[in-house]
Amino acid sequence: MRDLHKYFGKNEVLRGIDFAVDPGQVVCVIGPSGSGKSTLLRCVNLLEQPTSGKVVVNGVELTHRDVDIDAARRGVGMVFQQFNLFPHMTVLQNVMISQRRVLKRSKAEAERIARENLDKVGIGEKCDAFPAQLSGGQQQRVAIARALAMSPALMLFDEPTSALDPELVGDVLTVMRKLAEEGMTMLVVTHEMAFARDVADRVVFMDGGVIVEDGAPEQVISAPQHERTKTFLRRVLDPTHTDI
Ligand SMILES: Nc1ncnc2c1ncn2[C@@H]1O[C@H](COP(=O)(O)OP(=O)(O)OP(=O)(O)O)[C@@H](O)[C@H]1O
Repeated sequence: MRDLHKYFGKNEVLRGIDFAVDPGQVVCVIGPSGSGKSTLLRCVNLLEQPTSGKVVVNGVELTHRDVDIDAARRGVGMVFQQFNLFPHMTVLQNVMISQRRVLKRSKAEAERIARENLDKVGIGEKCDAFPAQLSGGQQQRVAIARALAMSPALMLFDEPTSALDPELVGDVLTVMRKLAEEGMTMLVVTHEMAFARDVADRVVFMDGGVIVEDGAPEQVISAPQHERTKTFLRRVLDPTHTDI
């Protein structure tokens, strides 16, 4: 993205964001609440329309007025904090529906790809369950399988473990770690510092709608240069602070 600005009314939430994710890279975005992390992620697939600036995904400028947004979005999978599964559909149906409607895959092919991805996230035996019968961690893994089934070139994760009970966080992070190892390009907004430190190729620290620091995890997390990054990290790495 190039010189991206986003206003909500008079509130300038993104103030000139410049950054790129290379194919195969895992980039984690960290920062305090309200710093613009989710808005940044949502601008990547135009769930939010940037006020100005350019978003380029897979060589296609999504912000260009002649671009077919729906077609361009197909290459970008998104996983939300709140799973967003259809409650009245089984797990298998949830993972098949967009493949059928958007990609026009045959029923047999959509089912094969759904089962393959559900197996991959370790939940193949739950195909016939409804979301309410699953734990939050299992629901989130279904949401990941659903996004993967669309064969995306880029996966966006918006605080994928924030709504989970602590004991379920590890299962979801393990799946994400596996995807990273397989070479999936990933942009992840997270408060999970251990994940960012161990898995990310780059960590981006945002504050007040700007990128304050962008570099390798050992640089940004272990040896931050900016006072704002240091203050934030002191807070998140100290469990007695909860105001993030
Ligand atoms: N749809 C919206 N309409 C108006 N203001 C919004 C909207 N979405 C976000 N904002 C505002 O934009 C700012 C940045 O929000 P954003 O959700 O991007 O931050 P964040 O860093 O992801 O925070 P958190 O970690 O709490 O999710 C906040 O001040 C928020 O209130």
